Amino acid sequence: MTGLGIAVLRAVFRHLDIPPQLWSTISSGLSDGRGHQMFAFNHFRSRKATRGCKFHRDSGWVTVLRSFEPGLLALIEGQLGAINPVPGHFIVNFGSSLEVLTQALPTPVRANVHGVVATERAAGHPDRTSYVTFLDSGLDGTIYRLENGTARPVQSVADFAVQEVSRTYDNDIAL
Ligand SMILES: O=C(O)CCC(=O)C(=O)O
Ligand SMILES: [Fe+2]
Repeated sequence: MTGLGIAVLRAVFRHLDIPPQLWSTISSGLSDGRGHQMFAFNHFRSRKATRGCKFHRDSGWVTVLRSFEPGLLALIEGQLGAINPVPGHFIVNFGSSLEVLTQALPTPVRANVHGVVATERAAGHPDRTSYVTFLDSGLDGTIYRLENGTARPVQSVADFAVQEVSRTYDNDIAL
């Protein structure tokens, strides 16, 4: 999953004509297999009277998700739609680091807003689960924006991470 996500990131950089000598700097090493790589399991407890997962953007570069049943919703071109898994396929989300980096380019990449609905279960049926690889910059890295062919530092990854968590959990109106 990590290799797939990094290959997707490199393909996006190539597609946007970002000079390869900038890739490692702008992604804080992730394009070369470094950065912050996190594998996580999600367990959506059907007995909890809450939505499965708040609407959010993943904060890094690329997320590779494996889910097995419906429940994921995403905002695509202003419309909320179901992203149902296709057997044998991963789901790929672009994150906020990619959105900030490409904001000033002719073809900006949007980080998609997504969330998971509450799931109800008949007695004895297992809860919804998914697993995911998050590919981010390390907390000691820098978030950049590309402007006129130059990588301009915007803020530290540590500050950016706090801001993105707050956007989801303290201020989801700002999503
Ligand atoms: O389980 C899912 O379908 C999505 C999970 C998700 O968005 C996440 O882990 O960031
Ligand atoms: Fe997510």
